[in-house]
Amino acid sequence: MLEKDIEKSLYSREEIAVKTKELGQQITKDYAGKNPLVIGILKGAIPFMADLIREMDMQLEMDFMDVSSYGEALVSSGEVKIIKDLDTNVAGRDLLIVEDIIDSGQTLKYLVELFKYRQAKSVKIVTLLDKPEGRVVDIYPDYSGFNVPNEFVVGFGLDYKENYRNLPFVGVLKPEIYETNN
Ligand SMILES: O=P(O)(O)OC[C@H]1O[C@H](OP(=O)(O)OP(=O)(O)O)[C@H](O)[C@@H]1O
Ligand SMILES: Nc1nc2[nH]cnc2c(=O)[nH]1
Repeated sequence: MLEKDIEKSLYSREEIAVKTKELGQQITKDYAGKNPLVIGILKGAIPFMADLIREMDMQLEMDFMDVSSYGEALVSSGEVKIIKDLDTNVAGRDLLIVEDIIDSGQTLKYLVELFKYRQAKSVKIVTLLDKPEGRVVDIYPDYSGFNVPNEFVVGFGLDYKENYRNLPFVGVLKPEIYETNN
C-alpha cells in the first residue's frame, strides 16, 4: 500500500540489516569496558536505533531527545528547537547519538555543542544515512551506514509530512506525491 508511492528503492531491508549488524559490531569493539548513554533523536532514529542496540553487545543506557528544524518542510529552517530534552545528566558520560540521517548537519552540530557544554566525557555520532552534498556546517559522523544522493528520502524512520516512517526500506517518493500535497 505504501510502496505504490515509491519511485525507487535505495536501500533494502536486508541491506540495512547487514549494515546495522556491522555497525553494532564495530561499536561493541570501540566501547569495550564503557557504559555509553545511547541517545536517539526522535522521531526518525527509532527504527534504526531499535535494531542497532540489539547488535551492541555491552552494558548501555538509552535516552531520547526530540528536536526539530524541518516541521513539514523539505529543507531545514536552520533553527533547531528542543521539543523534548533528555532525562539523563550527561556530565562525565560517553554519549552515542543515533540519527536516521545527517543532511545539512545543523541538528547534530547543535546537539554536539550542547552536550559538550553539558560536560559529556565523549560525544560520538552514528547515523544510518549520510547526505554529504546537503551539508552547510562541518560535522562528520563517527559511524555511518550509507551515503545517500542529494534527494529527499523516506522510509525506515524518515518521513514526508509524518508518513512513510514505517516503510521497511529507504526510497524516493514519486514526484506527484509532493505535487498533490503542496
Ligand atoms: O542534518 P539536518 O539537515 O539537520 O537534518 C537531519 C535531521 O532531520 C530529521 O529530523 P526532523 O527535524 O525532520 O525530525 P523527525 O526525525 O521527527 O522527522 C532527521 O531525523 C535529523 O534529525
Ligand atoms: N525524510 C527526510 N527527512 C530529512 N531530514 C533531512 N534530510 C531528510 C531527507 O532526505 N528525508
